[in-house]
Amino acid sequence: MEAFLKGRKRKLDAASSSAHDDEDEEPTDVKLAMLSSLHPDFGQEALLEALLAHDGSVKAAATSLTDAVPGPVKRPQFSGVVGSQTSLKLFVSRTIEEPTSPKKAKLLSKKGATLHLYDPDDIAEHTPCSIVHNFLPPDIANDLLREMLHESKSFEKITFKLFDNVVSSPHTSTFYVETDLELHNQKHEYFYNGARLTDVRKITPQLLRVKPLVQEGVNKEIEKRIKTKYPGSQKLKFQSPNPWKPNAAFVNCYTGPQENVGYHSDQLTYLGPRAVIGSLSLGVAREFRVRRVVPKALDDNSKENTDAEGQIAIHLPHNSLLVMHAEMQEEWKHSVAPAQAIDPHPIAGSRRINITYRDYKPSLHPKFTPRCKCGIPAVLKVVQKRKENWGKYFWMCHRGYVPEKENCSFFQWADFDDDGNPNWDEARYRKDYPSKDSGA
Ligand SMILES: O=C(O)CCC(=O)C(=O)O
Ligand SMILES: [Fe+2]
Repeated sequence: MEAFLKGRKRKLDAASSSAHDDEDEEPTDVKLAMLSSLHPDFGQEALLEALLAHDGSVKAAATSLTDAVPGPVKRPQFSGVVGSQTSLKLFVSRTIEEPTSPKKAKLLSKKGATLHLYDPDDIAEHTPCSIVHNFLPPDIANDLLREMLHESKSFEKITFKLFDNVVSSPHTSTFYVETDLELHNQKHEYFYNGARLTDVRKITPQLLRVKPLVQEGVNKEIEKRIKTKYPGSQKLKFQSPNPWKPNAAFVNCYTGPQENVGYHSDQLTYLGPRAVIGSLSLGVAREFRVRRVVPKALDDNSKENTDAEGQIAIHLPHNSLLVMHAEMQEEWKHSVAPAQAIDPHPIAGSRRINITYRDYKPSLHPKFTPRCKCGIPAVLKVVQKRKENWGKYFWMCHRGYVPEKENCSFFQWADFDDDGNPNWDEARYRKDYPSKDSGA
């Protein structure tokens, strides 16, 4: 949902230029909308493939499509959403010195190619995610699915204006919080890229019932991840040492195979650095794609390394919990690809419900975070695509990401302690927020 609110990047002052990505940082949704307006005869899947094949360049993708005939897209490997386990032996090379060390496994997924993963061990090994299949007791999953299918009848697409066209998000969504106070705050204090959310709802009985199960499941996965995958079995720098405690849920509904969400990283503005997100899938199985963002040097003008490792597709069946771990949002992008076909679900028909439980940090409430010169809370970003300053956090004007709007060029490096608490002027704290680590 919030991903789609991102628009086009505008030029910023020189001081901040090394923090920012170049023009190919346009969100995939926007690129697809542009490409679609140039080639209306092609489906979303074909346009997406063309974009991927041309390193995200709208111009190159558009040129390549000029001579192409619209029709079913030739997929490099495994088409369709639902399939069987791909053997990783086809893709993985191990070093000769340590032939059995999984840590040394290196994917051979090539730029433009898609590696499909189904097995939880493979997913944990090769992506920043872990997955738990058949996560909820079946009745609880089905009750939640029924409730969300009912709710989703009144979900809406997010729309924004791009040049002379109104473009809408390729799926519907809404946002749930737990208390009346949070509901009020979300409507009147929080901003999402300069705009207020109009549809914020109070958490439903089934969402609330499932929350503690998701909380427990995600915390188990975090512990396992730290123990088995992180250097020295220590949490990452800037990752919170506190247990993950969700207090909000974004719910997306994808009706039919074409509804999707383009490549993006989730906004860290209210979640803070190294955020963990618990993502529950219900109904039709779809494909979740991830690709690592490969940083390049300022003086490197090659177009070659933006997607050097190709993309990995994770199969998300009904009742699966995907945990996006602390390394995900800063270093990877994710999407839900349009599908050529789907297997209808007995309860959901052609629909897929996705619930991302999120842990909003009180210390990043918009009453504390910096405001840009437009007077609106700034957005928190991380240097992702530049080797210079890679991994550094910064606050910037939300308008850098809103189509057609000039931004005020506000830029400020963000300062966090090792546990991800903001280190800003004590003056910024109000009386009602006694200490910077008072809660999560
Ligand atoms: O539908 C999904 O699995 C992912 C949705 C997503 O990425 C988002 O809401 O930010
Ligand atoms: Fe996302």
